[in-house]
Amino acid sequence: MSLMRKPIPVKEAVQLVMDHAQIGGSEKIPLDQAYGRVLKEPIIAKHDVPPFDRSPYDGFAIRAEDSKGASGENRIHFQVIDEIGAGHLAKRGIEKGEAVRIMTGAPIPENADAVVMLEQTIEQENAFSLRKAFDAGENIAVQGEDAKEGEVLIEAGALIHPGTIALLATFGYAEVEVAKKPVVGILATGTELLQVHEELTPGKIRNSNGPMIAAQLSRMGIEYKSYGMLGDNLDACMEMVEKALAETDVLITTGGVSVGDYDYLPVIYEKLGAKVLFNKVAMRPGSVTTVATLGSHLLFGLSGNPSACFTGFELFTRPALLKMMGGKKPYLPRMKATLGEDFPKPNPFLRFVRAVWEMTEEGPVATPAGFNKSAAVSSIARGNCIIVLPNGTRGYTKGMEVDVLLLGVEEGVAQWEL
Ligand SMILES: Nc1nc2c(c(=O)[nH]1)N[C@H]1C(S)=C(S)[C@@H](COP(=O)(O)OP(=O)(O)OC[C@H]3O[C@@H](n4cnc5c(N)ncnc54)[C@H](O)[C@@H]3O)O[C@H]1N2
Ligand code: MOO
Ligand SMILES: [Mg+2]
Repeated sequence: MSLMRKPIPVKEAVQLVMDHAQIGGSEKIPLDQAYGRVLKEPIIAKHDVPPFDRSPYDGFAIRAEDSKGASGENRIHFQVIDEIGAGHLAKRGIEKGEAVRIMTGAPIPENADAVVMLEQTIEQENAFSLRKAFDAGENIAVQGEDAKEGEVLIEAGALIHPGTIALLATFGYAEVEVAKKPVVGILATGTELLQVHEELTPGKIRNSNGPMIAAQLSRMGIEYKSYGMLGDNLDACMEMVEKALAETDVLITTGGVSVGDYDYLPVIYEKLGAKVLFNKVAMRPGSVTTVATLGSHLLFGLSGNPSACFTGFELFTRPALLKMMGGKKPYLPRMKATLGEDFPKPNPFLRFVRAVWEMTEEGPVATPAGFNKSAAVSSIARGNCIIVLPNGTRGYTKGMEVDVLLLGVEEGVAQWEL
């Protein structure tokens, strides 16, 4: 196997992965499990919202024409014939000079066409007076003003967020048709790895990538199967990868993808007969990120270096999984920000810098989150975004405009310009 690898541009690598991310079928699930899933059917208004004219205030429903001529000097009096809270109907419609005491959300009684707020009245027993004339329709929440029956409100392919859940509930969707989620496995490789609860011993470090990837998946609402961690042993790793592939659609490994003596993933891909889409990307960190396919399976060989592993996931694994889940906006949202401090190191490759962005009076400012090498773990912990620095021969200085990818945002964008 040649040690020389040809780096491909990030954009091309993302496209290759996305071209191979196959969309699964759909399934019906209960509404209370639908958050974070992707709609397979559009939401079409099954009825008007609101379904009836209703009061937007606590007050009195009147006939506007009865309030004509009202003023401070000429208060007009109404007879209160009924009293309704939300959920109740008036016993009968109102006639001239009559009113119904009505609470927010209650249906407007027949013949009424305006609502007077309680604060606009002086009350007497079973009566009140007001000092201003009302227009027909004043303070009425009109049937269908929010949504009209038959209207397409949300397209298929949209992410289900809490607002979407509210709309689905409004129309009585106890179940909803969503795209299936891929089954994802995680396997950490490295003889140096200890479990989180283990004490450090010479030459060893704790497995931080496994738990990190698990949380990156959790943030996307994807459950995972953990295949634990294995030492750099070709046979053991091969066996575990085969087992994992039999049980998952997507397998994410970390470590062992570079050119080292104990980097066995390249050999494993070869032995499996997997098609390697790329094994070198013109980016830092994460240049060794390798993605392969085997049948409909996707194999993500993320780097062992924590920042590279993190970045490889956000750039390649995340959008591919979102596409597999039916998402139309699989990419991290992007914005412009001012660079908060110098980044003097020139980039032979496109560089992704873990950073913190915050809003200032001058607009968003993004500042690198400290030690930013591929092996860094502290800056991934501090960062809430990734600054994208195009490759070039010069470094970047404070105050320059840069592009930033936002992390942890519920819904992304449909396209990426990297
Ligand atoms: N001769 C070359 N050496 C290296 C190259 C290269 O092109 N030529 N690439 C370097 C780059 S860039 C990276 S990134 C790393 C990638 O290494 P691997 O993906 O093969 O990962 P490992 O060798 O297994 O480990 C690298 C590093 O990460 C630590 N690690 C591994 N797994 C974990 C984990 N689960 N949690 C925390 N840390 C982990 C491991 O101890 C190593 O320090 O290769 C460079 N070398
Ligand atoms: O793949 Mo390495 O992360 O470029 O640094
Ligand atoms: Mg290695």
